[in-house]
Amino acid sequence: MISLRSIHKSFGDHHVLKNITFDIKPGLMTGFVGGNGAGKTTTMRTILGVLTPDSGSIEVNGAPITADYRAAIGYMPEERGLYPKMKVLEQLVYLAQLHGMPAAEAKRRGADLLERLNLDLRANDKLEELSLGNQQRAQIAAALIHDPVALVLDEPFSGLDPLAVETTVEVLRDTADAGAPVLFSSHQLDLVERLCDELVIVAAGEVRAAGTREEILRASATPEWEIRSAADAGWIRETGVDVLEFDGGWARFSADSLEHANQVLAQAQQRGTVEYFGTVNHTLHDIFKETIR
Ligand SMILES: Nc1ncnc2c1ncn2[C@@H]1O[C@H](COP(=O)(O)OP(=O)(O)OP(=O)(O)O)[C@@H](O)[C@H]1O
Repeated sequence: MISLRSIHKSFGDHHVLKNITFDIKPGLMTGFVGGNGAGKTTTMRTILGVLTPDSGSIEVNGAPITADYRAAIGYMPEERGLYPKMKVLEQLVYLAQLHGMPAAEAKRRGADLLERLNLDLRANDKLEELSLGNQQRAQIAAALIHDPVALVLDEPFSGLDPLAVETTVEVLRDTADAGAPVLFSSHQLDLVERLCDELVIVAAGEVRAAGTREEILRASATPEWEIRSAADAGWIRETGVDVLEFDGGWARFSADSLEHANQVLAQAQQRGTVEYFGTVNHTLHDIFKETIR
């Protein structure tokens, strides 16, 4: 498990990471979501040691992260960074050899990864000759070529078509299933919600929510109700609950207890027929919008 503990980082007087704390658990895919400038890339760079935090620590299974562990992480940086003029398979083999993998094994593994990522037909093309989406697949193969102990991927799905997203996810899932912690950032909440086991939502350099989808929904749940009746709902404002929105016979309100909400229901029934009464179910999208506002 990779653990980030109270990471702070400033650039000049811009405090970019404020007490970032979360875990990337082995065997799970953790999605890292947040708006532009939230601090995702900066956080990932501190994990890799590209940036040194001003304070805080990064641990692997409870001990400070080592240079050897960092070198064995599969990292896909925001700025990418393969050689445009080198052939795809050739550079995968080269990268694997830099990690100490024998050439024959590197070739085998490279060819296998390219096949799985549907890029085998372009194995002998130069990177610059590939479309952007295919270059992206090559970058993913590069992050995986050395059989990494963990994956840290900055926006790995950007620019991929839906089929490529699916094949990439399968490959990443296999890496997680083999016991590696996997962290990837994304702006696409729907994708993250579908693919991830756990999520970390970051805004303005702070972790706003972390855990499984259900844990985040539970922790962020505010006790809200909706009521719809034939009569105008304006009177609800006099019942002591907090009316968040109302329109004609419909109202959404928060109350401090179920009993209090039921008193509103009872009064509504005295005033006429109640068409609907129930709790409001927030989606992850609602929470995401709230947290990045
Ligand atoms: N080297 C740097 N020098 C100064 N400011 C920086 C540097 N790197 C990042 N920042 C600032 O830190 C903040 C967080 O940037 P970061 O790239 O980590 O955000 P992000 O969540 O990855 O955003 P995006 O989704 O847009 O890529 C931004 O305000 C950015 O301008």
